[in-house]
Amino acid sequence: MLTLNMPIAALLNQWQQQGVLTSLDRHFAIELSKLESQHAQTDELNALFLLICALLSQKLSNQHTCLVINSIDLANPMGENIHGYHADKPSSCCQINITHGQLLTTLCQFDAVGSSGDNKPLILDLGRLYLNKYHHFEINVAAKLRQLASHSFSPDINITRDYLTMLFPAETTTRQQPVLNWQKIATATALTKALAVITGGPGTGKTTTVTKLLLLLLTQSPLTLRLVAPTGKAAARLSESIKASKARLLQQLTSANDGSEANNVLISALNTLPEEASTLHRLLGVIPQSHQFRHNKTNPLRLDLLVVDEASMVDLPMMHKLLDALPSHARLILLGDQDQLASVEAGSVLADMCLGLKANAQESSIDPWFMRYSQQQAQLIEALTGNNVSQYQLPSQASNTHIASNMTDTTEQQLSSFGDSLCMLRHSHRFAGDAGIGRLANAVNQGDIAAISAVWNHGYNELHWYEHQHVQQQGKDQLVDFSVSVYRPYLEMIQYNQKVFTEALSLDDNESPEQNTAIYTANQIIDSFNQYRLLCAMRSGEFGIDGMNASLTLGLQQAQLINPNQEFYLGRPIIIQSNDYNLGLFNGDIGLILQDEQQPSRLMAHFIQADGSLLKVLPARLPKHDSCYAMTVHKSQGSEFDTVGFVLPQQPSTSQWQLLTKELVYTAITRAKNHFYCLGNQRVFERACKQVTHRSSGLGQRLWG
Ligand SMILES: Nc1ncnc2c1ncn2[C@@H]1O[C@H](COP(=O)(O)OP(=O)(O)OP(=O)(O)O)[C@@H](O)[C@H]1O
Repeated sequence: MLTLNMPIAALLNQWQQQGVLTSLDRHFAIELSKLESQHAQTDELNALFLLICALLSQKLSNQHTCLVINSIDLANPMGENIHGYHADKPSSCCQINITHGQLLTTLCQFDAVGSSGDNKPLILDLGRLYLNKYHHFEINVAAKLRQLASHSFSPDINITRDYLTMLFPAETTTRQQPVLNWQKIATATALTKALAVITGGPGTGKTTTVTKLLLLLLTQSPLTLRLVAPTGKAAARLSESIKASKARLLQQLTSANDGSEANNVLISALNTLPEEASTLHRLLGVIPQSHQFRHNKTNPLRLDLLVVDEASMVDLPMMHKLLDALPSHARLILLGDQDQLASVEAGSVLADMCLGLKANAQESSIDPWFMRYSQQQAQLIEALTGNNVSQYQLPSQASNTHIASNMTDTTEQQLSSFGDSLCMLRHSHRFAGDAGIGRLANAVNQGDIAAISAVWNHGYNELHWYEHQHVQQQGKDQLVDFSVSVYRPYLEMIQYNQKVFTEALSLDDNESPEQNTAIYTANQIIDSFNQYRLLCAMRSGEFGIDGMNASLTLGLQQAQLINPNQEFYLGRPIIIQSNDYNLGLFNGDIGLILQDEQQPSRLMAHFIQADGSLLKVLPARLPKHDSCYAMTVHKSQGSEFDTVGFVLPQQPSTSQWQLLTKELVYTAITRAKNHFYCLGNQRVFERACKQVTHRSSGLGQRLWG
């Protein structure tokens, strides 16, 4: 059954030394394997069980939610030689000598392994091995999402069509073929379903669309609706986007005002549309020192409709808690970009929800995505929008029946209805069609190396490349110099304030200041700081956030913009690394050390909260934090900057290669609104773009088959 060239415990140590298992993985696997009654099994079976626990543990620490048994490489289960570019010689000391089918059967014989519904520590279901809690989350999330997706609404066709026509005036096009208005289709889709997923890349109009959608829903009946996002920064951005979108819509409706009742109804509904967004944590009600929230199944949220932006950042446990707390009558609208990095914690919920939209070869050779509407939904969309989406219609429900037969708790109707809740927006209105950032993001997203080279070689103004130099540090030095120049404005604002405060202090009570003593507000300084961010693919090393923060601190000091002679110096940017519910600070929050306006001799950490208000905290009270001239791409999700610098490692180590993925590069590029600077080398950039993240999960199959 197993070939091992040393005892399994020694192998675990070796794998830890090679970096394919972390020390935590190894300990977790050992503890997990103790759940099996060892005395009842042979040594070989015990060794197999420990090996499987180690594989599961490795998967969980890489944010997968399960171990797919069929995907285990039986000849080299731990994948010793496949992770690194500079791989060590394979040691080939571990092989499983049974088939995947036999392995599944063998696993069923372990006492610690149960099947769906069993109260066992490990659950084997759909050919996947789960920790019981992740299986429970996945089953619950799939059931709730399917239930929501199967809940339909029938808006009045004539009235809704007229409103949709007013909100989405016909677009002028020079093309022969009528162009589908995906924003209008997405709105119609969401009007008819209790679950709506509106996905698309940056600037494709998700917020614009949801604003129009909410407006239409408000014309139908009064609603208690809430807007949320996973982080404070993302919530603040959502608020800003909704405000901007409302203003544009008001202008559109006012200028098109024909005095009709419909127009007036829309304008007055627009005034009632809330703009404030909060974080998911705040919505659910944090209980200090607890993983539970105040709102849950027994104390559901008091709302009729919930909009969740940046849904790609929502992990499986959080989605489970959110869906549990959603009242049964409520609608749920998820907005996000399924191509971005998956959530920091386990799972890839949004990507799994969009899994069924992956086009097959016959459907499209250029567009990787394809809608899947039922015949009934396609007809309804056409009636409401005048857009014919029959080419995106499911050929027949029979195509899904092989899946349904594998899934006893899934009805065919639920499967087919899931695609009816989804819509993908394709056209970015943020980047002009010929703009470099949009082009580069698209090429990276497609993993199209030739297109990526063509974009870089084109010489777009908004794209800048710094090459890593092997001998000299020229590339890095150039990026540091550039970063110093773009951080200069916020630091000069701080220096100006400091001068004004000092002058004011030096005046006698009777003297009045000669010059204008107006100072820059904390909000203005933080806004200026947020124009630029240096993003790193890695945490550690010279080209990770540790190294780049150190280089930038030195560069800024040499430019006499900062004086880092103490831990909390004026102008130091801080990123919070753990939640502090009492202070109201959360992992990923970013603030600046500034003089307190009320008491300038005192330095305070200043943070802008989701509602736009300023939070001031004594530096000594800050929870775990770090400097943040440079931050990881992961932490930048949900944020956007005018200019982004992106740093790839020069010679990635074995474990670093695993983290360099297409999604990481795409997320870094799409954080930039106007300029993208990259420090790297072609080999690393291209190889990262070819590496696609795949998170093992059963959610996609439970939703789509
Ligand atoms: N149909 C449209 N025609 C012209 N401009 C549009 C259209 N839809 C959206 N826009 C513009 O594109 C920009 C981005 O729109 P919006 O903020 O709705 O996109 P988004 O997908 O929510 O972006 P983000 O990536 O920030 O989440 C806005 O300036 C908006 O005015």
